Amino acid sequence: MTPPVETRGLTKRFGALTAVDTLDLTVHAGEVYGFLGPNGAGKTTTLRMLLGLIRPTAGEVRLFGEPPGRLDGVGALIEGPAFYPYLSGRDNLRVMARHAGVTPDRVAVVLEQVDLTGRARDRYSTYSLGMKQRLGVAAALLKDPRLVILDEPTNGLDPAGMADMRLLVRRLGASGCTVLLSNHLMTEVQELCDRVGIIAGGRLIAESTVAELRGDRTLRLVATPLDAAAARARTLLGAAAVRITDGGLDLAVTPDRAAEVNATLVGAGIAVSELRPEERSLEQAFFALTGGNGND
Ligand SMILES: Nc1ncnc2c1ncn2[C@@H]1O[C@H](COP(=O)(O)OP(=O)(O)OP(=O)(O)O)[C@@H](O)[C@H]1O
Repeated sequence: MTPPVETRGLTKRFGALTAVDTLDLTVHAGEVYGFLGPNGAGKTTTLRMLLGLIRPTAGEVRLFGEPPGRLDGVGALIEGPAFYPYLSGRDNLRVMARHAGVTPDRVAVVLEQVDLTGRARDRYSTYSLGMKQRLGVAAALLKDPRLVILDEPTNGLDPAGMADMRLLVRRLGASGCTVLLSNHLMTEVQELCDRVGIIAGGRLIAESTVAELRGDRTLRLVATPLDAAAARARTLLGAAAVRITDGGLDLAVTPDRAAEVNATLVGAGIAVSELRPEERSLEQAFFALTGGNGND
């Protein structure tokens, strides 16, 4: 099946700066794909090339096998759309529907999809930032797209606004729509996305499922004295598997070794106050991949 998004060798240079560097991305049908990277990593530039808003210096983009700009089946929220502040949300969408050649009955459908039916008659200028963002998504959905591209949809939102946007993205994904969203917040991506592409300095450094990136579960240990515990753990598990962080030890071994670790330390007169399985966060995975060149 032709993937909704595929880029090969995608590159964009601005003068001497290579903003996007030979990027090979693949987004599969029906997935919520997170495009993750710190500010300035090249996310927006990539999304703009996907949409045909700017031309690549080299490489190519295919959306459902076609060059960008040829398809009706793609909706996007990138650099917030221009709405009329004095018009209601609904009237703004009506104007857009007319321009897009979409039947007016789509307006009520998309308002419902983004949970704005109750506020549809209110002026755009009275909307919260979260509502404005959701109206932007509604505009992207007018043409009933198969692929939705959202650039930092939760950026600047308060926790409630973020939660609403997450719900909306999840619902889109559940409805079978393919969603590609960019974000610099790893916790957001971790919660929302099936797969992620991690970009840093314009280069794709990993593309995988969130579960694969996070890897196997590990062990977290708190013990006194910590140095002695670290020394014993290194002897037992190997030096590379033991890391001292935040007043405890991260042990890069599977949780089935907990009893053995506990017995060894207690046998050496070390007081173990905490020993539990831990999942690596996407953030830890990201730092491991980028060598600490990470999130802001
Ligand atoms: N039109 C342009 N002219 C020159 N440089 C640009 C242009 N657009 C982007 N850049 C540069 O390209 C790099 C990547 O920018 P981009 O906006 O794609 O990053 P980003 O990952 O989306 O970051 P952010 O989350 O801050 O938007 C940055 O160094 C940026 O300054």
